[in-house]
Amino acid sequence: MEIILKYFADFTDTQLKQLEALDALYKDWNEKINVISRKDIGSLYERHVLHSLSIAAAYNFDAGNTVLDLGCGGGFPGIPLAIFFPEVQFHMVDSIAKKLKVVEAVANAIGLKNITTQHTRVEAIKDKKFDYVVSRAVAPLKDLWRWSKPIISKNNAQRSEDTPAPGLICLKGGDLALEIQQSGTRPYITSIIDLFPEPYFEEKYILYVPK
Ligand SMILES: C[S@@+](CC[C@H](N)C(=O)[O-])C[C@H]1O[C@@H](n2cnc3c(N)ncnc32)[C@H](O)[C@@H]1O
Repeated sequence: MEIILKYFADFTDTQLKQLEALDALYKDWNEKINVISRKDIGSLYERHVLHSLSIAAAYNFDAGNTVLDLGCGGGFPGIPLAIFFPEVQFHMVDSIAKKLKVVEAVANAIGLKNITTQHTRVEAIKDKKFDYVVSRAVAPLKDLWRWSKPIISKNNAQRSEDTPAPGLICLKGGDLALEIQQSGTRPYITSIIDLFPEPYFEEKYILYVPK
């Protein structure tokens, strides 16, 4: 938890309690349903919570915005972001139902009200639009963009100055040159190590593709 407080100072008591509760909840649920690699569970706050919150360090969302977490697995990046942005609605989507069971159990246990879940492949969602799609470790950028573009809402001129235009924001690692070229997009790229100078974030990036 210290690593979170090293980079974020302004949490409310509720947010602090919610963040602190994640450790025991994920340790417990991960025994039943594997959502985090066993070698990483001891580094939950750095490798999962802080990694997810890099999106919040780089981008603001406005109250009332809607965000779809594409392939949320056990809840990353959506759960830490939903704690960080309590006024923003997060729709957690995964094609494996039991992973959403973990998301729902964690959200209920910490009283997170701004989360909904949907068991589906994201390509099947045709009836809803979202201001942003966030995603980590799901698919090549080409596919993420192909799936996201139709469900991202049109540009909203009412947003605050530091809030990005609607788009896809995803967490990626390694050499991205070929993946970006094959995606046909020109993402804005943030090196997470510039936000959080910890060795773990070497070669980890936030990619933002505005619609
Ligand atoms: C490696 S896991 C990552 C989970 C989580 N985002 C994280 O970083 O911990 C990839 C997840 O994406 C889901 N997934 C892959 N393709 C999907 C699709 N087209 N629609 C919905 N979920 C998908 C899988 O079921 C899996 O839970």
